[in-house]
Amino acid sequence: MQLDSLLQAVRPVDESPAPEIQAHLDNLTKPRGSLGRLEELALRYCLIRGERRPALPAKAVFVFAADHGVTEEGVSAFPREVTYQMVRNFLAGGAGINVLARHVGAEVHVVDIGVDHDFPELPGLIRRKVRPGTRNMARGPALTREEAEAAVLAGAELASGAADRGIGLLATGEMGIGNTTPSSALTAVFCGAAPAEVTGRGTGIDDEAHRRKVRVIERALEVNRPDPADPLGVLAAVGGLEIAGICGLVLGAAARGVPVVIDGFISTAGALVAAAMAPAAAGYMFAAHQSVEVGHRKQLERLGLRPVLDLDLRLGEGTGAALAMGLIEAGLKIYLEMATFDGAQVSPGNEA
Ligand SMILES: O=C(O)c1ccc[n+]([C@@H]2O[C@H](COP(=O)([O-])O)[C@@H](O)[C@H]2O)c1
Ligand SMILES: Cc1cc2nc[nH]c2cc1C
Repeated sequence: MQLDSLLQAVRPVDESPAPEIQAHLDNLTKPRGSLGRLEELALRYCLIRGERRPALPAKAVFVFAADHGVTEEGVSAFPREVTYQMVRNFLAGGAGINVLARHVGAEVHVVDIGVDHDFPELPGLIRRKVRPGTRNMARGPALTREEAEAAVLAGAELASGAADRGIGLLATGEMGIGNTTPSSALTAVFCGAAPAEVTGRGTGIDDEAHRRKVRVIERALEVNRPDPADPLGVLAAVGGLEIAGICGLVLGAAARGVPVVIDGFISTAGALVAAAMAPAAAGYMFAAHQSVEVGHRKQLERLGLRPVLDLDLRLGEGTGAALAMGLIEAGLKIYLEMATFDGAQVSPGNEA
């Protein structure tokens, strides 16, 4: 697959069936609109799938893991080894995402797209390493354009493979010590914000580390001078491999007409890059939740998305996305299974 053809395959969602789907929602045995955003989730799901009576979807979360050269600047509360240690935890089924994915009946796929660790072949691990972590973006480009593109295409291929297997709802997740730093840099570029406005505390850094993190991002932007009109160039300069993989998963999902649930701050940074490359991709996204990470709000505004949940989450991994998948499915069950006024012989009201 080539990036150009991938981007061209992302077509705007056809909104024309909306009145018919809305009419059915309004005919269900409830005051009009009383299931609130569950109704909106069902409507969006049907429009994205291009189906008036879609089947309940098989669901899959892709957790992209990668390391970051910028961790040598002291921007995270945790050491870099936690990235590969958490990959093992995902594969053993013991992480937050494993628990919440089981809770909603979603598959979890763990992708090594750039972890600085040599994994043997392990059951459940998808090995798509582009390189063992990025270079330090405060000193030069984090990735070459070729590396960034390879990671985007890997993500898109995973989405396409999932679509081929009949997955009807995808979600993004990630693991990467240091990855809130490139995510803030990308947010500054694509939202036209100052680094200080969109840089938060990630895993939980103190005030001094936070000041350092803001300066590191400012330096990375000065050194690399990324141009928002060249999204692949921005991704290469100040991005990350898991962020690129997520960007690709989103583009691949959109190209195949599969809705994709975007998790927290890092996933939304990947979604921002995807929408910069192919604006119509935003129509295929659900924003799972409002992350605690400052800067997430600006990202969602930019994408025109309203989060499904607001639970003070800041874990990542796809945890918020898994929970939101359950609600999207609940909305769809309402749409598919609830009785209509006619069918259940319930008198409709004369609502304004
Ligand atoms: O999902 C979020 O909004 C989120 C917010 C803050 C931190 N995280 C997770 O924490 C890690 C990055 O934090 P940091 O401080 O190392 O940049 C990475 O593994 C993310 O999955 C995730
Ligand atoms: C323990 C731990 C688990 C995580 N999961 C996603 N990001 C993480 C960061 C840390 C530090």
